[in-house]
Amino acid sequence: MGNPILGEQSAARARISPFYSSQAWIEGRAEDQLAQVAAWPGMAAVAGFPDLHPGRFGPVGAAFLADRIWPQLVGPDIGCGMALWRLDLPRHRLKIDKAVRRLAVLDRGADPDEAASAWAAAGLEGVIGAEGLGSIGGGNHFCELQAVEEAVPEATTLRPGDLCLLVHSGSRGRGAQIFEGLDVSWKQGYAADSAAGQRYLALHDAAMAWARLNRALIAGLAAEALSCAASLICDTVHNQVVARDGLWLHRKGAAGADRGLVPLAGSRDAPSYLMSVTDSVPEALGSVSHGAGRRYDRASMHGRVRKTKSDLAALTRNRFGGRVVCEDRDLLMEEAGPAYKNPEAVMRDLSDLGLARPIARLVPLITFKSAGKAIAGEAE
Ligand SMILES: Nc1nc2c(ncn2[C@@H]2O[C@H](COP(=O)(O)O)[C@@H](O)[C@H]2O)c(=O)[nH]1
Ligand SMILES: [Mn+2]
Repeated sequence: MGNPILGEQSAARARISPFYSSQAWIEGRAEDQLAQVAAWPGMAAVAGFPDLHPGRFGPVGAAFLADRIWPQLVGPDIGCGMALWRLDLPRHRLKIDKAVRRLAVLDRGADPDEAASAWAAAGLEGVIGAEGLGSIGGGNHFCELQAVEEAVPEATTLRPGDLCLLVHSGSRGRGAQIFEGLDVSWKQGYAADSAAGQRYLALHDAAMAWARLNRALIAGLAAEALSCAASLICDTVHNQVVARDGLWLHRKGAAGADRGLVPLAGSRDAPSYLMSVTDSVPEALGSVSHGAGRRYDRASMHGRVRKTKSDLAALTRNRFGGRVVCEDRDLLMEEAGPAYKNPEAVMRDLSDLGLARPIARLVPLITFKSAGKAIAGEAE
């Protein structure tokens, strides 16, 4: 399938459990990748979710249980996640244009001294550095102001009209550096008790902490800019490896289903959901979708989007009367709403298959993207 990174195949293939309906938009290439990874040595089980799409090192929107650690199944953006925060700002007090101007502070990122002391408090400064903490990054990372449109009163304290922040970011250049600096034996997978495996796990855990702090600093900056307080609803990671049942569970673009709540990001032009999730379906490997998933790759979006000045200006508005702040023309096209699958269809599949139920539906009011370019591999 033309992916030089994919490892050697073994005779046996692990069980693959697809969690999507026959109507789901799933590329054949993504299913080929799923099958190929299922045949890697030591692979015990594989699950694919309705946001499944092809990735650089293997499919995205999937979970893999193996007897060893495969760093390529976590990818370079170790610890990437979605954090949902509730703001104590009522919607009627929000002035979108003013908020857009105020959120421009996100482009500068967190104060380096404050970021360094927050990182020092985490006790991991000797493992990886604090530089870059509190910045969104490129690619499909974002800080989005959302309004709750619908909520299930018995399941959440969120109410229609509440404002939230959804922050999607990861370990930025740190994760990419860790990935590039790995001992070459990673291509065959690491035994967890090997020196290389132990070193990877230590760096992975530091990158996870870095990414989580990054999301918190971004939310703090945004809340300060909007003169309100933010309280965390949930922060779920979707690129990680964790121990499970004596084996190693890799999540690539899949969130953990063991913490009760998970955001399902839609797109800048579609709703997102807060889901109540359950780890009661063993074949799902304690995992669930975290987004709608890519429908069209970045390169092909350039051919799908018209490029007149007014077409590009239209891409900075969404159908909910909201705004997209993105100075990078390429990113504006590559991340346009049609680049992603329909989140309602993804949500329906997860619900029908007993993995999650929607408890709130949120629409984007301001999607703030970095003006900068992605670090290679950062946003997969
Ligand atoms: N609410 C928004 N969701 C978005 C936006 N851009 C992308 N997305 C969704 O996020 C996930 C991220 O996927 P990952 O594999 O890179 O972690 C993606 O599947 C989209 O559904 C946005 O601007 N706003
Ligand atoms: Mn991500």
